[in-house]
Amino acid sequence: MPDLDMKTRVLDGVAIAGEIKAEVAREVVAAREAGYTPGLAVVLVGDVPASQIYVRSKVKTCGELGIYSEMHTPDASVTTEELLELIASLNARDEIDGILIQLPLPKHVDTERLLEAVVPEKDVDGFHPINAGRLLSGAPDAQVLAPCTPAGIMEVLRRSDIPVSGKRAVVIGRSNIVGKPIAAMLINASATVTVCHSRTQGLAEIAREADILVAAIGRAGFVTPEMVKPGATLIDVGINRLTDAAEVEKFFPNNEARREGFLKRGSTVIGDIDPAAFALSGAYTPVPGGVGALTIAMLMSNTVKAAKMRRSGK
Ligand SMILES: Nc1nc2c(c(=O)[nH]1)N[C@@H](CN(C=O)c1ccc(C(=O)N[C@@H](CCC(=O)O)C(=O)O)cc1)CN2
Repeated sequence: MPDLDMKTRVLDGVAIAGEIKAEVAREVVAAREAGYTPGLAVVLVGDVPASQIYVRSKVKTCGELGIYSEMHTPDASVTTEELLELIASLNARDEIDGILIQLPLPKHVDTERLLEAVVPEKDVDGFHPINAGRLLSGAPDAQVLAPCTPAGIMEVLRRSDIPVSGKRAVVIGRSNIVGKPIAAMLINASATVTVCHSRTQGLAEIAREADILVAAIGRAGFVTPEMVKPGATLIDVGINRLTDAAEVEKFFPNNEARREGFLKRGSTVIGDIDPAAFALSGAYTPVPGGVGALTIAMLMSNTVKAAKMRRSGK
């Protein structure tokens, strides 16, 4: 029987990101006192509007925290070879501690080759196979550059005192950016983890076993109330844009604020979890304002970590 008196906690990603950024700012002060300024190079290819927004936000946050940053914005027609030359030059510069290649890249660019061209010690996105391998092998946190969104999820759980050890976690989604790394992190934190995806049979039944359910499948409202164990922690990684008024009404019935926002902007954002499922949960990350907010904070944290690790030879 569900506990009808159970209170649902909203896990405020913006507040947690604020705490992390304040900690990073203090570390930057310490780095400067020690004689160096952590530096991030951001590579943005072409003119994808969402990527432009994310990159602008990354550069702005660097400025706020005292991290040096520079942007490289080759045209969408750039070749893989030209990008490899750019990465090689950034790899070689001492004042650059982190290199970030904003994804997605244009179709003609060889994304794998580029991600592997970043030297692992400057791979602040944690996408290089060496860093993925370190994460998988359970190397200590302080020695791993881990992908930012999953690292942010672990911070949300830790800072919200949500126990992970011994719990059942289900991850829906198997991307290299979120699904696989968050599964590895949850295993490293001693959870029992199941990874589901679009071909999983009996997904609802598996999801209902989860104490911690991570939805990262990229489908609006995919996780319905029937898939949720009452009291579970729901982590919503999806960012999907609804542009159809009927869909907005379906997912946000009688929600005046959503309706108004939708009419003003012509769209509204929803995660991979149907908001109706949140009421059943013990705690959940909202969209927007949940996990997404952590991505940039963890990038800042990784940049300072990379700067420290490189200088200490780790
Ligand atoms: N090189 C990388 N590319 C991409 C990454 C990444 O981590 N590294 N992740 C995403 C995009 N991304 C950062 O780059 C990112 C996504 C979402 C947010 C965020 O703050 N989301 C808000 C909602 C925003 C909205 O309303 O659209 C939230 O969830 O509250 C920040 C960064 C793909 N590419």
